[in-house]
Amino acid sequence: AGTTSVGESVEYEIVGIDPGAGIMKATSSAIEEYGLEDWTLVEGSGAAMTAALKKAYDKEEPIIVTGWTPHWKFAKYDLKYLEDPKGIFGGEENIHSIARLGLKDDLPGVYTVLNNFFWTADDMNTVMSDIQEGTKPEEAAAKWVEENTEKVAEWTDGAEKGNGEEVKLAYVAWDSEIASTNVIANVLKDLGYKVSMSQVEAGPMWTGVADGSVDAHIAGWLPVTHADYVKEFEGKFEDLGANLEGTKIGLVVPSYMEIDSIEDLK
Ligand SMILES: C[SH](C)CC(=O)O
Repeated sequence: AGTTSVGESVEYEIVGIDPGAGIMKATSSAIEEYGLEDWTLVEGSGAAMTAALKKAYDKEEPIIVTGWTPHWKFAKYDLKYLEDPKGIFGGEENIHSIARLGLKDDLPGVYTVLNNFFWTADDMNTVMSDIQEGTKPEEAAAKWVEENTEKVAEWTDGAEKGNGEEVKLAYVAWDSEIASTNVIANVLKDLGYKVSMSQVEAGPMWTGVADGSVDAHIAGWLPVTHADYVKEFEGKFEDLGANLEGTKIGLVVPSYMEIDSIEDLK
């Protein structure tokens, strides 16, 4: 029998995540733009994607996943992004902090912390890796905050302390945002606020900030990945700018696979 094509080797499936993620829309347009009509994008979740990646990687089997940086998978496995000559997945991006209108007047201390919040991929990876190795997210966050008092002091500089006021954060269960949202929740709790974190899909996360039922999220992958949400909710949120710089999204495969470009999937 002849050699199996990469498509046959993965049953023409790309393992995706939750349907509202921008990377899913980007992957659907990549399937179209690169003429991959035989291929299907499998919807699921961040956790299901990393479970499928582990299963294939441990048996050195082929797999193609929707991937992003920062993420612990690059420290754990030898992976590579498939080249994207048509630039469908965009270039280097940032993660923005997004606040509801009126937050600055209602909870100035919370607004100050969110406005000052800025950390690096290394910081996020430290928390993400601890969580991936079994530490509870709130414990991994507390540990990072204790070990990074100087950086946290920059965030809380000038911030009014809380007196038990409720703060509602929303996030999507992407490993990156589980890490960041638990860290910010820890910092705000230490400052005296009562913080609730709701885990939702990307659509409801942006909707919550726009309709004011959520105070903020720190998961705005911009300018390209969440461009549709920015357009949909134009004028109904305040973009506090980047809290992390140098992100990337794309199709990711184990380095043991011979393919190097999305073009090779044809
Ligand atoms: C999955 S990335 C963390 C963000 C996105 O694709 O919406």
